[in-house]
Amino acid sequence: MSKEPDRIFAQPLTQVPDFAFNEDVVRVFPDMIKRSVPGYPTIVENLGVLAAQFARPDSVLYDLGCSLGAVTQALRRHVRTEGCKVIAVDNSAAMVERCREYLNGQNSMFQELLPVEVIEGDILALAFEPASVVALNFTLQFIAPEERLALLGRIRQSLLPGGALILSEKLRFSDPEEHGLLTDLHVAFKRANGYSDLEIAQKRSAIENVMKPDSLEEHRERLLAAGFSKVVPWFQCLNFASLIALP
Ligand SMILES: C[S@@+](CC[C@H](N)C(=O)[O-])C[C@H]1O[C@@H](n2cnc3c(N)ncnc32)[C@H](O)[C@@H]1O
Ligand SMILES: O=C(O)C(=O)C[C@]1(C(=O)O)C=C[C@@H](O)C=C1
Repeated sequence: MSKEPDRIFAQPLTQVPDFAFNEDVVRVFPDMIKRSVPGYPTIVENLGVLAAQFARPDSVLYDLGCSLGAVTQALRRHVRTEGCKVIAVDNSAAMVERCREYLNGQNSMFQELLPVEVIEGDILALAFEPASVVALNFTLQFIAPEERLALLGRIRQSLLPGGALILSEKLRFSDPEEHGLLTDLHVAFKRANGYSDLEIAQKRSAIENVMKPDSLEEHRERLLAAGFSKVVPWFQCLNFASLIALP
């Protein structure tokens, strides 16, 4: 994986453009996401461990909004279930191109990995195959809020008995004091990871129009409305959390 440091917002910009998963972001993405999302390496590795418990023979494991394929690689490190394949999907051409290169690298280093197909496409237009694991790792927050319920409904319909959706998201909090505290602590996390106040402020204005986090209660209610029977949070670090939703 690229080790190029994220300096995208280091210089003052006269106008901060909306955040996009373009070539510039792709080059620094492993560094950016690790320094921005508290708990990211723990979530990704354990997503593989969780997936191994839910994977069913002869089914698909989806990595939706796969970026550079970190989750796909974790699925392939941990899942040994007979007849499974991974389908990784992203609508950023730059991400998909680099993701394919990284997965070819994984193929050349390890044997007996699950087969993987990387699709450049919109997850809102995807025809889902019967699936036992669906990972949405920090992707739903970039989907238009009015599209989220229908997408989760389609995922629920594709899930086999015994399978699971694993949903990781940045959270907002309805209690203003809790929201303020965890937002301040997230800023402290970014500062501790070497981001300047300017970088933090410019990144915030770049993502505020494109990334709309929900609260834990909103996630739970929407998942139940989409037909999931049970929602179990398994990880939270500051204002970032991951949930297991059972069909
Ligand atoms: C924060 S990144 C996901 C990180 C990645 N899952 C990981 O764990 O490293 C969000 C990704 O979702 C993708 N994305 C956003 N909307 C999408 C859509 N409608 N269809 C497919 N991919 C989408 C973006 O291109 C981006 O790569
Ligand atoms: O909330 C932030 O400040 C973030 O940087 C979060 C976040 C994310 O949650 O996906 C946003 C965009 C980048 O992909 C990396 C991290």
